[in-house]
Amino acid sequence: MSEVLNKLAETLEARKTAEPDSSYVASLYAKGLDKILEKVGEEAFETVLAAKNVGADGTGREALIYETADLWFHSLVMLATLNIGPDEIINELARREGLSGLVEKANRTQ
Ligand SMILES: N=c1c2ncn([C@@H]3O[C@H](COP(=O)(O)OP(=O)(O)OP(=O)(O)O)[C@@H](O)[C@H]3O)c2ncn1[C@@H]1O[C@H](COP(=O)(O)O)[C@@H](O)[C@H]1O
Repeated sequence: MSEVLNKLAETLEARKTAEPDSSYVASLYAKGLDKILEKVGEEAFETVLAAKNVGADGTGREALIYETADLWFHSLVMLATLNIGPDEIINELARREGLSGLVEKANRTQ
């Protein structure tokens, strides 16, 4: 999972020097942090709505997965703007799980 997040984070870093009209992420950076935070809020709201609409028979699961991906993506853009990478969030989650050693070992073998 963190491989996908790290690859996406690399792309988000690369977009920092791209022309705003050449990419969605570059256009978000150009609009600034407030616009990015607005998008995170919007995506969080859409995710909550989608979760409320998941039925007992599993209908709506796909919509929830799609909205959660949008939320994670925009959260990564927010973090990138503030020069925080997904590895820092993963390390914090690992620390809470008592798995810090595992992450360090994985990082050493990369
Ligand atoms: N993972 C994503 C990703 N997820 C969601 N989105 C975009 O996020 C937007 C969310 O949809 P909305 O309807 O809320 O937004 P919108 O109507 O387009 O924008 P607003 O006018 O509402 O601000 C859509 O434009 C999606 O295309 C993404 N855009 C890019 N990526 C990845 O980011 C990387 C860089 O992308 P580019 O900047 O496009 O090169 C690539 O690896 C992409 O795969």
